[in-house]
Amino acid sequence: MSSRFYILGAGAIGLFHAHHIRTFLHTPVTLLLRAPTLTQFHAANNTLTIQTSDRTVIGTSTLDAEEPTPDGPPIENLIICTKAHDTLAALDPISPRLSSNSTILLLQNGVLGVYTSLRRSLSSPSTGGPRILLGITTHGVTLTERFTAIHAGDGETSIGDPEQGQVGQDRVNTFLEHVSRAGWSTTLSYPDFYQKLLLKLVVNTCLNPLTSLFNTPNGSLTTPHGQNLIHLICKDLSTLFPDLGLSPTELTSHVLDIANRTALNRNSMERDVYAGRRTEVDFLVGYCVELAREREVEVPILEFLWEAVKMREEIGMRMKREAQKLR
Ligand SMILES: NC(=O)C1=CN([C@@H]2O[C@H](COP(=O)(O)OP(=O)(O)OC[C@H]3O[C@@H](n4cnc5c(N)ncnc54)[C@H](OP(=O)(O)O)[C@@H]3O)[C@@H](O)[C@H]2O)C=CC1
Ligand SMILES: CC(C)(CO)C(=O)C(=O)O
Repeated sequence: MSSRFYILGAGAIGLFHAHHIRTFLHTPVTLLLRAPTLTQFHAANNTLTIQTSDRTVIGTSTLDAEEPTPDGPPIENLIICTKAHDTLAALDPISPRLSSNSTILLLQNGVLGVYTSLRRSLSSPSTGGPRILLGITTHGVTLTERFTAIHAGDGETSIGDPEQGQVGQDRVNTFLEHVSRAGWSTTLSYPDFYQKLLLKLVVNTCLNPLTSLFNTPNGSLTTPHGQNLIHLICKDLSTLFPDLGLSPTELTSHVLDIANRTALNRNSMERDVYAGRRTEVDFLVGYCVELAREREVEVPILEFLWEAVKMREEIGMRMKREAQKLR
């Protein structure tokens, strides 16, 4: 196996994890950057910096970088850290470089929805396609300058293998063994990892949409009305995911615990809505609604929530366009 890791989506999470790989594995890392970003990276001497919240430098890494194009060496180890809705378009130009020797790790919110759409568009492992791993990260990272990331909240990165036992397992095991040296957790069985993934989906499906609609940080949802709203959403989620074995009240307590622990945090969906950007709602609430339709389960609160956030997103994008016209 080639030891080079490619990172597609070199924003806050991509840079942070690229730095981990370079620092702990000492293997070559290539950032796949679109033309304007590649020029900026060259101007920064191909160097990224990770800092603490008080701007103390934790470390720097100097990395290779290239444009994502169809020509180039085969890509064996790929980590995708774009926003969920950008994945397919970002992957398209490099897809000829993927093969049955490739392992792709999705390190994004909404990975279950991304995984479903990638599996529809890529060949399966048994017909010469890449293997796909799913990742969860609870680190909090923001960008101050384009290649300076602030590690604002310590967390962990864990990986699950939804295709365990399929063609290419030796190669996937080598990938997992490599990234475990960066301190990422790779030992959970897929059923345990899936449980963790669903709980994260529940948290993101409650907190991110509600804070986006009300323009507040996570902690403001712990009031009685906030708790009632979370409970209503958790009733649908508990019906949709009976395998979690948690009642709506238990799910609500879990969500409130995270809301308390991240009280001051303005999550990415809330920030995206107010910056007039597209959000990841289709891969969080939308994923749940589409799964419910497939399973013929009624989830009226989730249906409402999806539409409400799409409407809020539309308003944010329109306001941004109008503000740009006035400039
Ligand atoms: N930040 C955080 O603390 C956390 C984030 N996450 C999740 O991680 C994922 C990434 O988040 P984050 O790093 O914050 O997002 P960012 O917006 O900072 O980074 C996304 C990057 O993707 C790049 N990109 C988009 N389209 C393409 C393309 N076609 N080709 C190449 N690159 C492309 C963008 O590059 P360009 O600069 O050129 O536009 C951008 O730098 C999301 O799913 C998010 O929800 C999860 C937990 C915490
Ligand atoms: C847990 C939570 C909701 C913390 O804000 C998060 O994952 C996010 O910001 O997207």
